[in-house]
Amino acid sequence: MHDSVIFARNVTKYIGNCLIIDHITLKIYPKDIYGLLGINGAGKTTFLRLMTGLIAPTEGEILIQGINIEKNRKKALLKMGAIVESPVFFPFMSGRKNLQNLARLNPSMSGKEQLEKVEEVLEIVGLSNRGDDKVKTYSLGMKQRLGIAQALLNNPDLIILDEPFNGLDPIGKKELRDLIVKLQNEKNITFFISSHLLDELRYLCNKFMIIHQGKMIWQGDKETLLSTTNTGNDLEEAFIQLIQNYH
Ligand SMILES: Nc1ncnc2c1ncn2[C@@H]1O[C@H](COP(=O)(O)OP(=O)(O)OP(=O)(O)O)[C@@H](O)[C@H]1O
Repeated sequence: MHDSVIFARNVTKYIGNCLIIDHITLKIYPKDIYGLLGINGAGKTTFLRLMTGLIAPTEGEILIQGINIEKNRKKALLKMGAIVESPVFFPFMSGRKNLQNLARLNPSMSGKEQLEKVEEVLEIVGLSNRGDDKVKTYSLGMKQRLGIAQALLNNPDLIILDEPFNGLDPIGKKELRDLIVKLQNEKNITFFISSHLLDELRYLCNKFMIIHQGKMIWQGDKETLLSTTNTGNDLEEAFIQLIQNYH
């Protein structure tokens, strides 16, 4: 029996001679909205690429719902949706048509089921009424939500998002936050989300890991993060303190 959605054990990644991820161990449990925090260049994207099987660890192992991602990649990724590299949609095609093409790649659904699934995910992400518009007319926030719609096509248990709030205006950020909370509540989806901006994650995540120079320097729940650093309710200050004290 596995109880964690992600179990990364002692994960290390060298690129050439550079140590980019240094022996990180992490467990993420069902329905966590887990925040991965770190300043620019800390190693967030590399860590998420490891978790999604885009690159292989030099050392250590990664289990997704108990399945080793290196040994059984296809099965491990079956119930994972991820936006680590920007989702690629055909800009001159409508959002609906883009999703229909992607849904066709799922052979376990009939043609009718695929079309129904597309309508369901468009509705969930609030794009039903713009579904027939070309993707090139979408705002960045709409493109992000279309990316999440794509991730939802396979009924994932886990969604991994790399800096999903980058470039969004305050309304787009709020819509994305609300969507993530809705998916966690209503579909029991676990999230692993990176950001270098604490403000974006503070009301969203129940747990955090902070990485710095490829090392895990803190992990735990939000309340403990605030109490250990004695910063009142100031998560930003807690984050800065932990990084400064590390040196
Ligand atoms: N393919 C690569 N070859 C060499 N160095 C790399 C490669 N990919 C990443 N790095 C280095 O690894 C470190 C971590 O990069 P990464 O992109 O994972 O950080 P990040 O926390 O996502 O940063 P940002 O917030 O700026 O996106 C950086 O110093 C980067 O230059």
